[in-house]
Amino acid sequence: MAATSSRPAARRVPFPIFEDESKPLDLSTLPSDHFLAQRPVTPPRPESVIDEANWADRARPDTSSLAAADYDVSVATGFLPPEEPVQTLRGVGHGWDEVENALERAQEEAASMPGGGVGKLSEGWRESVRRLPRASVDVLATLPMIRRAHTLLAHIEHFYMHSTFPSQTVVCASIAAPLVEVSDRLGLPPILTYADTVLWTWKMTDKSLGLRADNLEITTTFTSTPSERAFFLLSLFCELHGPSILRLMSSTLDESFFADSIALARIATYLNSISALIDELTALMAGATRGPFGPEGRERISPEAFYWEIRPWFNGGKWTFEGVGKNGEDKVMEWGGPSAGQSSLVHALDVFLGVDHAPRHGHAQSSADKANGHESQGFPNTFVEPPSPTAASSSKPAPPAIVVDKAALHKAPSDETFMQRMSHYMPGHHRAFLRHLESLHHPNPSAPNAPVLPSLRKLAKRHPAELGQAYDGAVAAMKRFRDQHMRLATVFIVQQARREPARESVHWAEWEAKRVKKEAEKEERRRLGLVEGAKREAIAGTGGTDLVTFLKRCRERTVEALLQQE
Ligand code: HEM
Repeated sequence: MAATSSRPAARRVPFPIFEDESKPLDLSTLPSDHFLAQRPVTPPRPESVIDEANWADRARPDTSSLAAADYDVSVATGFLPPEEPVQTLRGVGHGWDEVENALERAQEEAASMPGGGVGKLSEGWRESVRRLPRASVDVLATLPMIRRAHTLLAHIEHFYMHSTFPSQTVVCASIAAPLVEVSDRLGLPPILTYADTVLWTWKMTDKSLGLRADNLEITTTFTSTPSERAFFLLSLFCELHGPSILRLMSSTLDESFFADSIALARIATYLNSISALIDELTALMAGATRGPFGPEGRERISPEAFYWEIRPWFNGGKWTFEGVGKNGEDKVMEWGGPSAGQSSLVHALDVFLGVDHAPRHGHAQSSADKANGHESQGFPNTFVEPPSPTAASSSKPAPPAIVVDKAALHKAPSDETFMQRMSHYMPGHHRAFLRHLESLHHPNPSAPNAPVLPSLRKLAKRHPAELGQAYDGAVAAMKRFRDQHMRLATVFIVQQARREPARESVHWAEWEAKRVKKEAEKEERRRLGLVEGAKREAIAGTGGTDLVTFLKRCRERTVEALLQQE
């Protein structure tokens, strides 16, 4: 029954809702000044863009501090771009055709080798990469083209670095220079990210059918295998839930301004719908854990192939980027490889529900600090490493200084700050979106008299009868999501790490050496009469985390958000 009251008309914010989501969004039907119709835009830098109807317009009355912001989040496509990504820079000239050719050759070599090709690409291919003409970033006229450039260069970078075993350590100038330049424009690090492997790497099989799970293909991969495509499709299918989730989040924020009985009832309904959508993500992951998943069960990721043949291509590392320093010096940076931990969708849900991954104590920043914009931008403070004392005191000329990117040195990561660090691997707009989402619940320094929106968790605490169950229901759905995600990580990583790789894999010799060493140690302990303990080696995640401890911690933090502790 429709509720009636003297309540003011709902503050409807400029958040277009498309009636029929199954139809593709026809941009030509939108008014020319509509924020979606304006894409693709040509922002030379992310900050310079756009009059998108931004989150602030929707969620708080005062938007003065955010008037120029564009979070690149669409109600039609969520964190996916509103149009099919640019698939190739062939035809652009200025060096890009050669770069596309280099990627294609690497893919052909890798596909022709048993074991996915890691560590086995030819020196001829590497030499051809080093000789590539420097592709010009200035000729890339649109944002989607700049994104393609990042995806393209980051794939070649990883092909190049892992083309030998052990991996290369120097990203050659022909790749490093344009990659650092496009990364800078996108607010991304110069490494393969979730955006390159999922958000910007799909196409529609039939354009007339629009964006839906049974109509999507992954276009750029390392191994050209169905397993690799299925691995990325799994995340892409999750992202397809983004628009519905974001719309419900937006409506919830609208209603929480009123917080009257109608608003609370609506919020409870929205939260129930969000729970159901999170459960759909969980169901997708459950399918992939068991085997076939996706439309008509067409997709399947082979755990062995994923772990030994596909995943090694993703590894990041501490690499020297040739000639990218201010004065053309080399620069050392360390970055982790791509992970769905970089998905803004999951972070947005955490922020919205008040799941707090921040360190509980110690030196890290408070979330209030972050919300007030006191957080570092996450982009590199660099310093020049002085020549070593021996070199300085000797009569020989000092070697050229190397710029070390200190902020990017992500070694020995603390799992407590992983979620924060992952945000640095998101496109700049999405990172800004998440910051803004957090900041809604803190005073806006540039508009001190503007009302501050209560966080959803606070609201639920204040109105337990109306919201308690629905709020806890959504948090419990996030916990189920993380339970299932842990199973996925167990099947695809933990179990595989304990199994022997194929003999033709470059990993076999290392694995065998480790096994022999462990046997010898075991034997020695037995000889000394020491009791055999159940000692298990910690297994690292793609981002270098001790993954089981880390994933458990994320789940614990989720449970902590429940109002009624389980
Ligand atoms: C076979 C599929 C998957 C595997 C093997 C996997 C594995 C992992 C691993 C090892 C981590 C630890 C962080 C790291 O070192 O990267 C992680 C984190 C994470 N993954 Fe996945 N993942 C998979 C699919 C997904 C999907 C489909 C999503 C949803 C979009 C997802 C979301 C996350 C999130 C949000 C984190 C951060 C930790 C958390 O929030 O609980 N993963 N994943």
